[in-house]
Amino acid sequence: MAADARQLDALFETILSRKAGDPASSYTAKLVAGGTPLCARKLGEEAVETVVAALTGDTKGLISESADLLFHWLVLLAERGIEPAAVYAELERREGRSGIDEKASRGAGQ
Ligand SMILES: N=c1c2ncn([C@@H]3O[C@H](COP(=O)(O)OP(=O)(O)OP(=O)(O)O)[C@@H](O)[C@H]3O)c2ncn1[C@@H]1O[C@H](COP(=O)(O)O)[C@@H](O)[C@H]1O
Repeated sequence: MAADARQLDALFETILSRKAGDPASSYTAKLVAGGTPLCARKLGEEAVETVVAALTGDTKGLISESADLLFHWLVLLAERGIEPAAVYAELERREGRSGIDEKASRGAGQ
């Protein structure tokens, strides 16, 4: 399979197959054993590392940290029992609606 967006679904299936595994041999299982607090904290750390790579102009780092970010995002979804398809459906629901218009409809400021 070529490396494309389907990689996310394949990785999510791998994560589901590992989440109840041995935390000593599976990083996924180790994260899930730590519950939502650990999964969420690690996702936050990867988000910050992604932002730092972007702001320092580290293109290779931005790609690598983005992969870490997506992996940890999928682990958090798996830990919370949410399928990525639920997020895809939400994105589809928003398709074609500008964020500027959406914000204005909520009466939100800048
Ligand atoms: N895609 C990934 C993936 N991306 C990043 N990581 C791990 O995420 C961690 C990144 O966290 P940090 O940078 O904070 O590293 P760290 O400081 O060493 O981590 P901590 O000690 O703080 O936990 C590293 O240990 C990476 O190896 C991943 N670990 C696993 N996968 C995939 O998940 C599959 C299952 O992995 P296991 O559950 O370990 O079998 C693997 O085959 C891969 O396909």
